[in-house]
Amino acid sequence: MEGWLRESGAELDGLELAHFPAIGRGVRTLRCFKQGERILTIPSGCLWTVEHAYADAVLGPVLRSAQPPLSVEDTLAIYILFVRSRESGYDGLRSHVAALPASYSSSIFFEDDELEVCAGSSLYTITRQLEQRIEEDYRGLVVRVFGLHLDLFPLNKFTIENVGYKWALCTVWSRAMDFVLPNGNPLRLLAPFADMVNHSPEVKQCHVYDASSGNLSILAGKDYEAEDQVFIYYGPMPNSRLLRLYGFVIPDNPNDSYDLVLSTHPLAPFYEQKQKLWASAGLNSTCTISLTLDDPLPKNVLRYLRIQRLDESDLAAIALQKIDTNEKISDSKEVEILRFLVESIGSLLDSFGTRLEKLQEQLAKGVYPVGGNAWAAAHVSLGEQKVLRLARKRAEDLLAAVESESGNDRDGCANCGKDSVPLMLCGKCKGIKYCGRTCQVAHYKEHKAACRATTAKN
Ligand SMILES: C[S@@+](CC[C@H](N)C(=O)[O-])C[C@H]1O[C@@H](n2cnc3c(N)ncnc32)[C@H](O)[C@@H]1O
Repeated sequence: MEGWLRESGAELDGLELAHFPAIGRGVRTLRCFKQGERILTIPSGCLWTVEHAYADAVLGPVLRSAQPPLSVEDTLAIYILFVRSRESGYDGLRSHVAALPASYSSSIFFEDDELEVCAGSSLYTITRQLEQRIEEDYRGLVVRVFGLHLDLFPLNKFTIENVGYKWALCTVWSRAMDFVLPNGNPLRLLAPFADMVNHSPEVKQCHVYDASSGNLSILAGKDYEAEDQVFIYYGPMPNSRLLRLYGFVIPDNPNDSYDLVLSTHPLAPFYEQKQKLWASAGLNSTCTISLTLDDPLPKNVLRYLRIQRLDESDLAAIALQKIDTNEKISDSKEVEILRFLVESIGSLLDSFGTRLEKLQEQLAKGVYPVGGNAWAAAHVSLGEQKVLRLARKRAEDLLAAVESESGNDRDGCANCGKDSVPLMLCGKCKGIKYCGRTCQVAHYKEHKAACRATTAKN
């Protein structure tokens, strides 16, 4: 592969492929490189792109005639499988295919018991959905492309398993680089040799595409000594995404997150008016909001739920610009929203197959072999549960603050409102009053989360 690349004008001097402990194959320097210095360049002609696949004399006409048109991902996957299947020609690209891993550890290749370790996580759900979608897509490709040109795509080589379609998709997911061209169009490409560089969060993006020459380069993301491993930055990804696309995780990943999906039924009251309000807030009627370790309960979650619960008089007040969904609409509505959040996040946490503490204990005891699939799945589950617990805590704190504000304003019993009798404070948090034991018990379910948060704070 390196011989073909050099003959084609690639600049790779000062680098070699090498094996590194724990991480596997990567790229090693043979001399020093200063931060910002160009480390390697792969010329346009050696890159895998949709444009090159379409320009191929044999494959191009088939790809162009596929209806509906193929996705970028499928085009690149078919291009790779096609080159792999050829017995002659395509020598350069075939040398790259020969250097690709024979198997991947993306979660779509996990055994059931390995995936079960992260049951309840978004990775679990997405992986199950992906497995189904990939099978459907493959069947679609057999009908739309492979089956129409069996001379080019013999089905014994264009399988789904066994270094087939799934393998080709994982090749694209784990090795493709994404750019935005000066005209705003996206570009996805695979660059032989440059795709052997591993990821480190310690360098920032240092792969660059020159739109005028069409060449791909990697710049040094830091100063390197001779014999150092070179790294690039794949992006700020949580472990669930890393494991799904790249087949590895970073323990205690600072980018861990949980994608919260919020949606509203189109038959909900005032749906169309609300849709406009969500749109003007940069949201959608169904939207996914990332809860992160730094911001476990983003403002947009509350904003979405405030809009969702607007009634006729609120909508009229919004039209007159008397209220704004950036702020709470009323104490009672905010309490309702925060209680809903505390409960729903609690249900999400309850749906995890193995609780955070148990996973931590299992990892400490070495129940899952380090670096294996189950170990990686355990880290995904840990990361998502940590984020969700922070989100629930934040919702509980906000709830306690709104309840104590409105409770202080209210003179009567928190449950029935009676104020003509002597009132007693909640024994635990002392933040709320009741006319008697019956009302306290009746109100406990509503008050539980705020009580816990206030007690913890005090
Ligand atoms: C673009 S390739 C890099 C080259 C790859 N190691 C190879 O031998 O072909 C991406 C793959 O490298 C591995 N990888 C990259 N960075 C890693 C890291 N920081 N820790 C563990 N594996 C990593 C993962 O298997 C990932 O899917």
